[in-house]
Amino acid sequence: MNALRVTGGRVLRPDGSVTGSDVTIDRDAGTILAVGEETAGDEATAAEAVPDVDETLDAEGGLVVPGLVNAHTHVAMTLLRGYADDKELDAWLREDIWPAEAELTADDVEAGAALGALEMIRSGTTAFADMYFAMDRVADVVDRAGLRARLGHGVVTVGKDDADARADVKESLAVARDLEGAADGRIRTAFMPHSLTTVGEAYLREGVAEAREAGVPVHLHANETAEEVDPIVDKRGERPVTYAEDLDALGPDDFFAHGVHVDDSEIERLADAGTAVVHCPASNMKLASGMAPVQRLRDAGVTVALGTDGAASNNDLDVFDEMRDAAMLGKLAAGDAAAVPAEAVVEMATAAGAEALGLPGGRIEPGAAADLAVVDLDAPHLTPVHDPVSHLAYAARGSDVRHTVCDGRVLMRDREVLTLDAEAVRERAADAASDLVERVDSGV
Ligand SMILES: N[C@@H](CCSC[C@H]1O[C@@H](n2cnc3c(=O)[nH]cnc32)[C@H](O)[C@@H]1O)C(=O)O
Ligand SMILES: [Zn+2]
Repeated sequence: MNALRVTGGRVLRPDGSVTGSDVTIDRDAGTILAVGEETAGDEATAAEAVPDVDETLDAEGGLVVPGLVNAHTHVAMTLLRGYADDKELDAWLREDIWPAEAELTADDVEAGAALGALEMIRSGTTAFADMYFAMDRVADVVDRAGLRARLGHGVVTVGKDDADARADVKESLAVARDLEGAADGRIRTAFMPHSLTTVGEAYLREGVAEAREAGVPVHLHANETAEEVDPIVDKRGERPVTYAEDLDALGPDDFFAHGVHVDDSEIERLADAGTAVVHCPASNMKLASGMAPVQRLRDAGVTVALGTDGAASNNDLDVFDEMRDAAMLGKLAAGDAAAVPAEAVVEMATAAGAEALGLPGGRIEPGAAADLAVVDLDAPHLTPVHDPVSHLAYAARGSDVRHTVCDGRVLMRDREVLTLDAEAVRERAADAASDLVERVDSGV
């Protein structure tokens, strides 16, 4: 037995309570053995299971929380952070982002993904879903960084001829098959058509059918803007969620990003199907896409997770910001200060995120995956501590994270990331971004 113990902290339990307990981890299995005296097995097994601790993490004055889950991002877009701001989705994609992405190389994607991984580890995120291209490079980064992820190649067919469109669908399915189970099982995959309007119907139908055959879920952007919903309603006489259902893309393992413009019947369909929605409040505000009905979705029984979306529409990958934004915007959208309370956003960022992605983690309890973060609570902006859950939702930031653990491995200890060379990663990404902008500018 190779054990790690997180000592002296307070622990956020799955029921929302906070107890002063040590957390003991089986590093070989990557699971939590015990929380205080509580174990998954019987007493005897517990006593045998926990005797020698090989490594400790000091959590004194801290709160041990499940590793946060960023359930929708385009991680390599860190290279485009601050590249184009203050525009609505369609213009932003077509005028700025897609032309820049046309110049992105696989090396760039790797550099941007490493920067994103560094940022996520530093802010306590242990799992994420990524839709992008050059996904083998993103997978390499996930493997090295020690994170967990659900990865997919994003398909766009608008503006492409049939051969290119088919090749893009094929690529997404190939990535889903090839990367499934990579990084010692920490990588899972999905078929990821970009959206219901940027991928043609025939390609969607074929791709989803093959994804079903391969047993991988579907992830796409849905109901993000009114401009995206209207043409679907005009052309098909049905709303996007119904269209998705018709495409067989509304399954219990599937998860949709955004869900801003959903009506009551769509909310009901999502709930009945068990399809999760990834709420991306910062991106929705920044691109002025609208306000997702988060409280209504949750009341209907829809699993709602949180995502940052790409760093070009956020502009960071800090899930703490997303918790706060989700609570604030959820209240504003509902016209009710009691809507989307602190416990709800903490659950969305942890257990609901893991559930939406179909990945382990999201709960600190014996038997669960050892994915956790230790948040320092002794900073001035976190004093006094009347309620740690309130602080997580409203006052803490990613930079308050002191240690990050994923799959039983310490990824960050005392704010030092152990799996990546922070300075090298940062420099390489900055260089890649400036070279990229030069290529884009000289092409115009
Ligand atoms: N294979 C595709 C790549 C699609 S990846 C997923 C895409 O989603 C884009 N994206 C980023 N943020 C958003 C958003 O908020 N809504 C919709 N698309 C986004 C991102 O720029 C990227 O082009 C191609 O060849 O173009
Ligand atoms: Zn997105």
